[in-house]
Amino acid sequence: MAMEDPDRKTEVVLLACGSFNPITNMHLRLFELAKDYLHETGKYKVIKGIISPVGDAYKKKGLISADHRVTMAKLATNNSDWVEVDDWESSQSEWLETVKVLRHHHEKLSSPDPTVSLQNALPLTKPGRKRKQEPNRHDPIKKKNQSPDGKNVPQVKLLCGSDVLESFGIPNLWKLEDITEIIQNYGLVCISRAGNSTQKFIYESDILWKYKNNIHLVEEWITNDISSTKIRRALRRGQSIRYLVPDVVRAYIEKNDLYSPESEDRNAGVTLAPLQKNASDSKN
Ligand SMILES: Nc1ncnc2c1ncn2[C@@H]1O[C@H](COP(=O)(O)OP(=O)(O)OP(=O)(O)O)[C@@H](O)[C@H]1O
Ligand SMILES: NC(=O)c1ccc[n+]([C@@H]2O[C@H](COP(=O)(O)O)[C@@H](O)[C@H]2O)c1
Ligand SMILES: [Zn+2]
Repeated sequence: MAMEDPDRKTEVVLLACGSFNPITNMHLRLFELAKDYLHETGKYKVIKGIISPVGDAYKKKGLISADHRVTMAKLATNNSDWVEVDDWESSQSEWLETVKVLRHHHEKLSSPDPTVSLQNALPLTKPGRKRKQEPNRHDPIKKKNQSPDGKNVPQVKLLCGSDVLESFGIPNLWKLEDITEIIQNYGLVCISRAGNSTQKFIYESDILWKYKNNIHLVEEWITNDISSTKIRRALRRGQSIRYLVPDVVRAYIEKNDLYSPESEDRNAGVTLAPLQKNASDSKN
């Protein structure tokens, strides 16, 4: 079996969590940048990217319905052969901590259900592969990233921008135990600008410093300042968003008239779910 090959690369699934309100070309670029970076290390093989739009219960100001955000993300990734959209997170009735979304996807990939781990299982069962001819040479050694049936389970890594990493420092937004589990058990691939303060942020945090080997900082040399906030602003002002989001997304936004001054007022004055949750937790 291939898993004992010392040159075998660790398979990685990249999970991006966020509002995607709406998805932009920059969000799609994050995946390409992260994949190139991980492949250049020579140690990883990125087999899949997952976009997980946050549910409506997140209560971020201006957040339009998850149905529309998921549909737009699906339209945007229709022509990608490796990035897909998953609506499990957004179909939960409550807001979910990001670590729970990572756990869900890890469990899904570890599931013995062959339709779930198809991508992982296929090369091992293909007949006529060279490695299959020496079945006795290696005894299966159980590794921590193996599923109960002995298959190698890809690692799920959280893909984010440096703003998310730096938001770890905002009081009550993230639990320390969640940050620890994310970087210790999964790992982070963080896209940042050259010369920005992300390295310093890691240096100044004891917990991030401790697990810094599991934080991959990817420098974005071809900088791109598109953000969903700017897209919504342009739309409110009747300005063009062409070439900033995929054309199918632009058409969908226009057809459904998704962003307006009214939509921007959604959740105005409502506390963001994690802040609400963590503030009430710390009182108990
Ligand atoms: N220009 C960028 N560079 C690096 N990461 C980015 C960039 N834009 C978005 N991201 C990342 O994309 C993910 C999803 O972010 P999000 O949905 O908040 O999009 P956004 O464009 O930042 O939207 P908003 O302007 O509403 O905050 C996050 O991990 C965020 O850090
Ligand atoms: N404690 C947590 O797990 C926590 C806190 C804040 C945001 N998040 C997530 O980070 C992402 C941030 O998205 P936005 O940048 O659009 O707000 C969302 O997916 C959100 O669920 C998670
Ligand atoms: Zn953002």
